[in-house]
Amino acid sequence: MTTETVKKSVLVAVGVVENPRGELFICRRGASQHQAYKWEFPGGKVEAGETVPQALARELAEEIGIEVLACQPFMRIEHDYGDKLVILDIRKVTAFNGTPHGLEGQPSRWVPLAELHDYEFPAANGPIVNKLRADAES
Ligand SMILES: Nc1nc2c([nH]c(=O)n2[C@@H]2O[C@H](COP(=O)(O)OP(=O)(O)OP(=O)(O)O)[C@@H](O)[C@H]2O)c(=O)[nH]1
Ligand SMILES: [Mg+2]
Repeated sequence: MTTETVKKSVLVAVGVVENPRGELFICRRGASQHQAYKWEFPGGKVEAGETVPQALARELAEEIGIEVLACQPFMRIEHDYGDKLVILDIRKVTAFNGTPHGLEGQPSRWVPLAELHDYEFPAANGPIVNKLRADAES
């Protein structure tokens, strides 16, 4: 018999939304949420029967009021928070309708790429910020 337990993993659809000035839209997580008060890219858990793009479109409509018209895979990150194993499937939103704003009362803002490091993100997000910067330099 094994005493090992299999930790439940959560698949999360995350959207990188950029404006024509090259700024990125970020939100601050609420007091009652996992990783409370950290800044994040909007998104949420993929529900049963949903594809990642479907979940992304639903979450971005619910959280920031935009209609995602097109997205492309950006990167996938697995991160173990100890209490929770998350798999972030990050997509770049390449076309959308509407003006992003925090629909759930969460603080939100457009931030230039060079200023992203001034914001505290969940530990899983390090590689996202690094890749965005690397892509911008290449
Ligand atoms: N949306 C989002 N979630 C992230 C990011 N980075 C990161 O580690 N996560 C983690 O992904 C998990 C799920 O995201 P979520 O809490 O937004 O899920 P949700 O919108 O369905 O929320 P809910 O549980 O409040 O209904 C959380 O444990 C969160 O800490 C990020 O940049 N954006
Ligand atoms: Mg969410």
